[in-house]
Amino acid sequence: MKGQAENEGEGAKGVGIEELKKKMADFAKERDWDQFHTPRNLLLALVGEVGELSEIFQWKGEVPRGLPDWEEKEKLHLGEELSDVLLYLVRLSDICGIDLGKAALRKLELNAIKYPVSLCKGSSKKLTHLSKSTTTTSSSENGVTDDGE
Ligand SMILES: Nc1ccn([C@H]2C[C@H](O)[C@@H](COP(=O)(O)OP(=O)(O)OP(=O)(O)O)O2)c(=O)n1
Repeated sequence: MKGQAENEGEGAKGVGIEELKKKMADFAKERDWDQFHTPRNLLLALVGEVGELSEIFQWKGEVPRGLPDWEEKEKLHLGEELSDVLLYLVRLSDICGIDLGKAALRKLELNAIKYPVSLCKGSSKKLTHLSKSTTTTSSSENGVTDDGE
């Protein structure tokens, strides 16, 4: 999504998933686009936007946090592509009947169990590469699937 938006610069502190979900639902309804917002179509649109997001970073090498050397217009573009990904993700979840906020909170809890601070602090290694001898419970006991990245 490019160009000037009506509420640009207004700030949107505290915007939540429910609000985005409703706005996307209204956006689709007004245009009679519900017929196109099927799970598969939305997933493909989401992946396409992830591609557009990747293009922004392509060939730049690693960039410092906060992107201090980027021009404002580049950051604006980045915000647009991040938003496209978020909006399609929110819409896909809605259409699939998944409460994304609830699912994300549950996943955070699972992540914390899978990667206990005592085992992982200072290490970015995957679960499969961490010494299991120091864990007291297995991932399957925790309800965490080992195929998850
Ligand atoms: N059938 C559609 C088409 C668009 N959108 C919304 C969700 C995204 O936020 C944005 C995507 O629009 P574009 O497909 O035009 O993609 P871009 O904005 O990235 O434009 P471009 O691909 O030309 O860079 O619009 C939508 O909900 N449903």
